[in-house]
Amino acid sequence: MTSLARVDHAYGSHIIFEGASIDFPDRGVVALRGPNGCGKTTLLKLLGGVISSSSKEVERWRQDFRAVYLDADFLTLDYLTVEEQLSMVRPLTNPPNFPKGEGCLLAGHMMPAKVGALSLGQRQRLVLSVALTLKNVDVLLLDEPLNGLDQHAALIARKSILSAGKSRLVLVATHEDERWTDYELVIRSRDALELSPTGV
Ligand SMILES: Nc1ncnc2c1ncn2[C@@H]1O[C@H](COP(=O)(O)OP(=O)(O)OP(=O)(O)O)[C@@H](O)[C@H]1O
Repeated sequence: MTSLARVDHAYGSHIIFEGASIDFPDRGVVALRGPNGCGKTTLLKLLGGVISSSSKEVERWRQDFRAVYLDADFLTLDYLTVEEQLSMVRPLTNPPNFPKGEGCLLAGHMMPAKVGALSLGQRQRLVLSVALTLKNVDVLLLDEPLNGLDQHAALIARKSILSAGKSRLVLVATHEDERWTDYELVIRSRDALELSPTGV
């Protein structure tokens, strides 16, 4: 278990976190939950260094763990085809790099399409395919990764995320009702985040 002793963040006078302490398991998938506007995306972006933190603890944590924040725009270049995009990032990923077909996030027919022409769900599938096989990453920070996925793709995505969580920590901001992750981290207030195992 790793802990972050103090997280603070405000947008101007709007305080999002103030002296919040957070426990993380060393690996596994953690659903980050809480109502709209409580700070889920903000927390993921602070941990991923997308927004800078005034909190020394967060900066220290970032030096100890290689963390990557991902949303639907992660590493996507709209003018490339999916195939070109995947070739570009292949050296950054572990084999088997990008399996395609039944039971996989990528479908063969997506390969020649321009990234910019993908639907939200197809784009999420591309982003997840890359994200979940990235080399040398300790913590994956996924912002609503199942957003836009149909039921079948969502099942595949959950399975793939759980499998990635066997060797690293994966934090998933989500509003899904169903419990499918290893843990839940609930943002109760600006200074109270609660980690618990889901038991599933
Ligand atoms: N760049 C910004 N500038 C000012 N305020 C911001 C900024 N980004 C977010 N906020 C505000 O901070 C609060 C937390 O936003 P955040 O996006 O982290 O919430 P969230 O829990 O992810 O919400 P949701 O469930 O709706 O996705 C919100 O009130 C939001 O309006």
